[in-house]
Amino acid sequence: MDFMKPETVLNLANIRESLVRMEDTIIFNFIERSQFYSSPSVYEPNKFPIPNFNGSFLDWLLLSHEKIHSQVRRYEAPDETPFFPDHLPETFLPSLNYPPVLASYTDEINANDEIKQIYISEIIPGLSTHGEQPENLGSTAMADIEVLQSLSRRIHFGKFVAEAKFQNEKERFTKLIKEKDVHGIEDAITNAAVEEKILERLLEKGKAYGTDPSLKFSQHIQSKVKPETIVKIYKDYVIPLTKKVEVDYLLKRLEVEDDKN
Ligand SMILES: O=C(O)C(=O)C[C@]1(C(=O)O)C=C[C@@H](O)C=C1
Repeated sequence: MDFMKPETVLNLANIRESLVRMEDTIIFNFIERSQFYSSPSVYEPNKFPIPNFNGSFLDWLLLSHEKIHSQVRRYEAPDETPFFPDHLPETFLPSLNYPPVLASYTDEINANDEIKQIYISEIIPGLSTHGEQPENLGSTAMADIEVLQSLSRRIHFGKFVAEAKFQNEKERFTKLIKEKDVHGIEDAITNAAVEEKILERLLEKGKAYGTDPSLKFSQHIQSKVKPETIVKIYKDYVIPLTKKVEVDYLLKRLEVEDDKN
């Protein structure tokens, strides 16, 4: 998939291939985060006296990263979505001018607040031992940033899926969107067989990536993150949020005049 070549981006097979590859990144990021305790103080607003900042330690570290990444054009890429879009500096590098593949309102579809909130309240407890680890606050928040950015990229890929599906079945989606039929759109974008395959593959990947392959089966290998936990996170949050992004994107799809219509 090459964002400079729009024809490669809106191909559903290419998109799904990218989603499969992202599973590896996400699972390894989960494994990295699982080395540390849950450390609730990382997420508690104003727990530490950060100069000129109102919010949690994670928010401060994430925003600080996004400010730097914004200056190297990370958020010009159509597959990158910032958590703090209103607080980012412009880049001093020349603009990349990616050819548009998504509708012009794409930046308005941003599920990152919800992703961050679900990550803190639902996902971290499944990945880590409960408790504080004051000496690892920085490492913990760095691991969080990696997880959050990889989940955000995966979930916002729903925009490409949605645009590809819209292009493939324009008449069907135009009718559903005109009728604001959210359930109908959800049904139309759902492919139960693909979802089932993802969950099966995650179980296998979780078993393979989370264990030391040099150990023998008889040595009671324990996975670094339970494969069932990875499956549950995808089933309960990652896939539903991807679908939500798809639906939100499609609901606005007829508001734009664009030459693809
Ligand atoms: O591959 C698709 O068709 C998607 O819409 C993506 C996705 C997913 O999140 O992986 C979401 C909904 C479908 O039911 C299947 C898979």
